[in-house]
Amino acid sequence: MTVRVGYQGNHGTFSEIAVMKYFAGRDIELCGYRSFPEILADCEKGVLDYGMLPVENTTTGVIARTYDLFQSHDVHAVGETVVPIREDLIAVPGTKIEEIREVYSHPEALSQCSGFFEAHPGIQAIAWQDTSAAVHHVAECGDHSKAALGSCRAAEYYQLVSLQKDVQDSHTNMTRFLLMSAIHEEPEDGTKISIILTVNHEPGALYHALGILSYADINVTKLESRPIPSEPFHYRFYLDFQGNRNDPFVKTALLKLKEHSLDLKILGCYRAADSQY
Ligand SMILES: O=C(O)C(=O)C[C@]1(C(=O)O)C=C[C@@H](O)C=C1
Repeated sequence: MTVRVGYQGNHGTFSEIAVMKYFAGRDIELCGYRSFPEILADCEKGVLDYGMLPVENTTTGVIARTYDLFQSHDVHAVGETVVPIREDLIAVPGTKIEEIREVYSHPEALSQCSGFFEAHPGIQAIAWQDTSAAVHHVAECGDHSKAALGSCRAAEYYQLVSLQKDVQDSHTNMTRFLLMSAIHEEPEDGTKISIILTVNHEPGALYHALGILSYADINVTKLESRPIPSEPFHYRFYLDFQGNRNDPFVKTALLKLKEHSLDLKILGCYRAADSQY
């Protein structure tokens, strides 16, 4: 059966590469979107079976826009994939680096390449909808003063050339994506759990919550705090930890966390991705 998977952008975005990596060998319909809320809304309506959303990058950290949406949408984390992000400097054939004045890309991609802009102070970084749309824009302008940062797949699709490969600051630059669905499917052999936790605003509340996980010998792999807009300077916490939801220690720890917290949303239990570069 063909599954419909939503992701940001169009042909050649890193999000599309994430979908193709996760569903390799399966029959899928690729559905490009302009924004993350539209993807999650279509998951909730059943228009999409899944949505693939970036959650963090190894160079620039959390992609907060997505995490915040997981709190307000009725969706579950059902899978994970990690994609090496290799940013090419893409331009019209014949362009020389000295001619470039403007480089277009997604804001995340631009910040992953800050060293390039420091080394080329005469080049302006311009934020664009997504990396592939930036490459498309450069192709449409057909102008040697413009280039884009994006994947080699996007360069090929729009028949442009890569003037420089691996422009990103870190040579182990990777983005982690979560596969979201309105349907709560959970693999028997899940190895990782994502939750959103709100604790009382009192001394030791977070310490106590983390103590519950520590007591159950659970390895926390990520902890992120995000502001609660309706309660200035109060925060909720996003946690990932290793484990399977059917493990009795994990079950007990989750029950205790629920008792101890103001709010606990279990995003899902899924198979952890291989994060080798
Ligand atoms: O513009 C793209 O290519 C995207 O898929 C978006 C996005 C992001 O939102 O972080 C995904 C991965 C890369 O880190 C850069 C950009």
